[in-house]
Amino acid sequence: MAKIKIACLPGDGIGVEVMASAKEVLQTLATVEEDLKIELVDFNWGSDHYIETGEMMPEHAIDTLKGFDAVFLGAVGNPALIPDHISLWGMLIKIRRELSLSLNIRPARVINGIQSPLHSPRKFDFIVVRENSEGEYSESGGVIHNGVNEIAVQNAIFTRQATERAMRFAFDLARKRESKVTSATKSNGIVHSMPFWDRVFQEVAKDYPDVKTESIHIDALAAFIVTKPQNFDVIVASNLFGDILTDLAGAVMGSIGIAPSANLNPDGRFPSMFEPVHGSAPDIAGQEKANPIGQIWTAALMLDHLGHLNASKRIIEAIEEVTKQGIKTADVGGAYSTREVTNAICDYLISSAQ
Ligand SMILES: NC(=O)c1ccc[n+]([C@@H]2O[C@H](COP(=O)([O-])OP(=O)(O)OC[C@H]3O[C@@H](n4cnc5c(N)ncnc54)[C@H](O)[C@@H]3O)[C@@H](O)[C@H]2O)c1
Ligand SMILES: O=C(O)C[C@@H](O)C(=O)O
Ligand SMILES: [K+]
Ligand SMILES: [Mn+2]
Repeated sequence: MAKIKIACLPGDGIGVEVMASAKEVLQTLATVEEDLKIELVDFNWGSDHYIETGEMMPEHAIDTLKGFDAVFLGAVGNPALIPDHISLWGMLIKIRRELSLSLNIRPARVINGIQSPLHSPRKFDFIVVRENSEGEYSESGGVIHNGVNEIAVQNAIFTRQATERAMRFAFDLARKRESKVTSATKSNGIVHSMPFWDRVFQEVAKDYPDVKTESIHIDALAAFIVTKPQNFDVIVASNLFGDILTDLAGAVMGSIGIAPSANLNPDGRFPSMFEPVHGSAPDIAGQEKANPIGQIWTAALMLDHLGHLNASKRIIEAIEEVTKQGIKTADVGGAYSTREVTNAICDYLISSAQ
């Protein structure tokens, strides 16, 4: 197979640390997987770049990224110095929008060796399909007047195109899995967009009579993720609902530090972007405490997307082997550093190949 070219954007905080880990894993894997050839190119964009230049990324950043097979991102945000909406909209969300990454795919399942905080979890394995281009995340609105008269307006945008696209993706995915799609709604409280969401869901479902469906209000769904995560297969959600559900799903797995995600460009016109669910975690940055598994599992999603299924499986196997051995960071009950977990995963990739 041809060499794959990956743009690496470590970003801020622990993004830099877990990116270093995942790059090592990818480079190690390339030494043991014969047909895996990877070129990793770093771009040090993010909050430091903003402080120097007033921009999160240089002017031609998006054009530069278009020349790669995939974008691999750590995390963005330095809230002590830059308001979060500036850093996120200047980089993460800008990339999502300008590369038309309209689907965000976020799996959650039991990982061998990682204890869920649930008391006696049944084996669960579900995927959240998060609409990634519109919904509650919208630039439509504004703030007017001052003082007691101040008004903030934030419009949610739901287009038929993007809503249907997320739902069809969810149904197609469910057909390859357990054939069930759950729609995250809130049509009891949100009177325009969510009844529309429900209507589109019912229409799309007609094209998939073999797939079981259910609609659950987001508040109840959040509770069910805790009480019976094993009931779910594919969950389709709007941008904000999907965002919240996937931190919850990460927590139910054991830590948001292990949750991966794939931001997909559905028509393949632009590269897709891969980043863990978690953020830059300023509370633990620079302390060797970050769990690198979210970023490393994300690398596996990226390889899978690029057609390297075997290499992808090897990463997952290495993660589960190392966690089973108890080599884990503190967030999942271990006493090991970012570096030690990374080394153990790389060592396993080498020794299992011999
Ligand atoms: N995709 C992204 O780039 C992204 C995602 C979420 C938040 N953010 C940004 O990150 C910054 C911090 O946000 P936040 O605190 O709300 O969320 P966060 O995900 O960074 O951290 C939440 C909590 O989880 C812990 N945590 C996160 N990742 C971990 C890991 N790999 N290992 C161990 N513990 C981990 C943190 O220490 C923290 O206690 C903000 O600037 C925010 O906007 C960026
Ligand atoms: O989409 C966001 O709000 C940023 C971050 O929280 C994420 O989940 O990627
Ligand atoms: K992230
Ligand atoms: Mn989030």
